[in-house]
Amino acid sequence: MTPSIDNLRCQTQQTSSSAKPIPIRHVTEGSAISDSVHVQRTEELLRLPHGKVTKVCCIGAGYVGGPTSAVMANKNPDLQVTVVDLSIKRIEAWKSDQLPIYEPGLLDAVKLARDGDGGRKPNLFFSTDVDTAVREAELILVSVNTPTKITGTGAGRASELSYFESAVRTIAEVATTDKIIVEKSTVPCRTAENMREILSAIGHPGVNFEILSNPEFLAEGTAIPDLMEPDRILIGSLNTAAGLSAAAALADVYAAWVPRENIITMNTFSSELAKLAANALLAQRISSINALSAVCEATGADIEEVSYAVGLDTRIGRKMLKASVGFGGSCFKKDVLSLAYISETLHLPEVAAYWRSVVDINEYQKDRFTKRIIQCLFNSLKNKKIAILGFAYKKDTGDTRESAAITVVESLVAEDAKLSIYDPRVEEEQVWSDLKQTHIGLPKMKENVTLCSSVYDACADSHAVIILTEWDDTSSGMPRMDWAHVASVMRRPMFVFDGRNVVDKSKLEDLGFRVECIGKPGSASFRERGSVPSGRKSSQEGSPV
Ligand SMILES: NC(=O)c1ccc[n+]([C@@H]2O[C@H](COP(=O)([O-])OP(=O)(O)OC[C@H]3O[C@@H](n4cnc5c(N)ncnc54)[C@H](O)[C@@H]3O)[C@@H](O)[C@H]2O)c1
Ligand SMILES: O=c1ccn([C@@H]2O[C@H](COP(=O)(O)OP(=O)(O)O[C@H]3O[C@H](CO)[C@@H](O)[C@H](O)[C@H]3O)[C@@H](O)[C@H]2O)c(=O)[nH]1
Repeated sequence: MTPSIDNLRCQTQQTSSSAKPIPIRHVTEGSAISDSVHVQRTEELLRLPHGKVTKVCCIGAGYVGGPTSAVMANKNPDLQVTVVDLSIKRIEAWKSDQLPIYEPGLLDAVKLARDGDGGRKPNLFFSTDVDTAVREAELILVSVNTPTKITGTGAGRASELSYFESAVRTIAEVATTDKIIVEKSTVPCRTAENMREILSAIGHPGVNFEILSNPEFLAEGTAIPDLMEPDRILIGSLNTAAGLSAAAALADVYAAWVPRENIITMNTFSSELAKLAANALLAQRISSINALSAVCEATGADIEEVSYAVGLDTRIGRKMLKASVGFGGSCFKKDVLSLAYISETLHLPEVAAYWRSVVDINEYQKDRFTKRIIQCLFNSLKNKKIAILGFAYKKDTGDTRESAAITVVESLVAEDAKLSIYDPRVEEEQVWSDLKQTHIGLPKMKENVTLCSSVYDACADSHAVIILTEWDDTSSGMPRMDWAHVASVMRRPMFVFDGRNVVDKSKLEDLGFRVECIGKPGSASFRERGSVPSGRKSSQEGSPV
């Protein structure tokens, strides 16, 4: 029988000790297999309704686990939240004021809950003792990494679920009381079903586990506002009394700060797939605008104007339509490829090809940008000094995972260019670690790359400046830089390749720069306009522009 919404509300009320039912905006029937398996246990579980959660354990102290737990603890002063990780270094950093990740507003959020304030008791803890935290918690958020597999079946496409499975096995092995396990990590559709099988095979007899899908939608750089005011909280559960009861318990935790109407529930598989779908659609928008940027460059149209015009259509909207050197980050490529791989395994090759093309266009965009640089610099980069401004995959984060900068740097060093990299947030160690993993290898990278602590040092004596991250929060942020000073220290002709469309092109052209932006006509007509200043050859000569 397909349960009606009212039926489900009723079940939720009966089985949850929380007073208020969770509003159910959309509920569909779970898979026949999972429901029938669960139905056999429903009666037993009905006697063990999930009450109010008092202790939460978050496995994985990364970009999701840390900020999510901090906000959850902040907003629920009576809840004890313990974040655990296998990495001692990471946990020690979370206990200090030098947090392991940079995120605006994060330190304040962590400190308030971790250290307490006035009458407020500390309720956020960080530990490497995974077993104890798991054993004590009623609700466990699994926020471990699920990167793309690098070897074996599905390498380069499928999600690597070993960290996730290992966390679930730990829970099964150490739990002696019932647990609600929450998939916070992004996982392929039907992962909950597989984990259920592991739990029932190795869990202690009499211990009940309920698995919920509760994907995270925060974006780095805006994690705190995203968590404070999420567009929606999505909870996937089985359509059983126990499943809905667990969903209600989790919803109660979020309801401390998220309006109930923004907390939606649905079946587990829909929720798992919705996360992949959201990232695929967001990435698809960027690839669409980037594909159009190539058309703009070939025709003289301006991508910013095109983006603005189409974005005014309320059906399209203006967000995620900024043309760039290509999207980066740990999620988009991984999740789109995961969706493509799932489609492939479901014998849907056309669907798989469609989603793969989103990633293909992204690779094409990075390649196109690099080729344009080489071409503009007269097809030879050998020993030319080039400034790279920005190494993070976006502003307001020190994260470099899948950053377009890594690909661009690799291609330029392959041409024997000498690069000076500046990024205000990325640690030096991280840059070398990323460059080490390229085909070029570390020795050659060390020979050709210098890391600079100031934007002006990076630009000194360079033939070209390449903007790869849209930093704008500091006085040295790219749009606010003193470009006249930069002009005074660069070689002639001076090139700026703006991979983020952040500079004022005409202002820079007035200063004598040749500017190449994404999806805009370049300064190719410069010579016709006769405005190339007969500048100096190096920083050592002449007066500032
Ligand atoms: N980064 C984001 O902005 C973002 C946003 C939404 C969703 N996600 C998803 O959330 C998940 C986590 O992403 P992240 O960026 O926080 O990853 P991360 O690599 O920053 O953090 C994961 C942490 O989990 C720890 N870990 C791994 N296995 C463990 C285990 N068995 N026990 C204890 N700790 C373990 C690792 O040591 C690491 O510190 C991924 O599935 C990702 O796709 C990420
Ligand atoms: O119009 C745009 C918007 C973004 N980007 C680039 O796209 C990448 C991703 O940006 P963004 O989505 O802002 O950051 P992420 O932190 O990767 O967040 C995405 O991935 C997360 C992990 O799954 C999801 O939770 C978020 O909802 C989703 O936005 C970055 O390189 C951006 O520079 C563009 O090129 N143009």
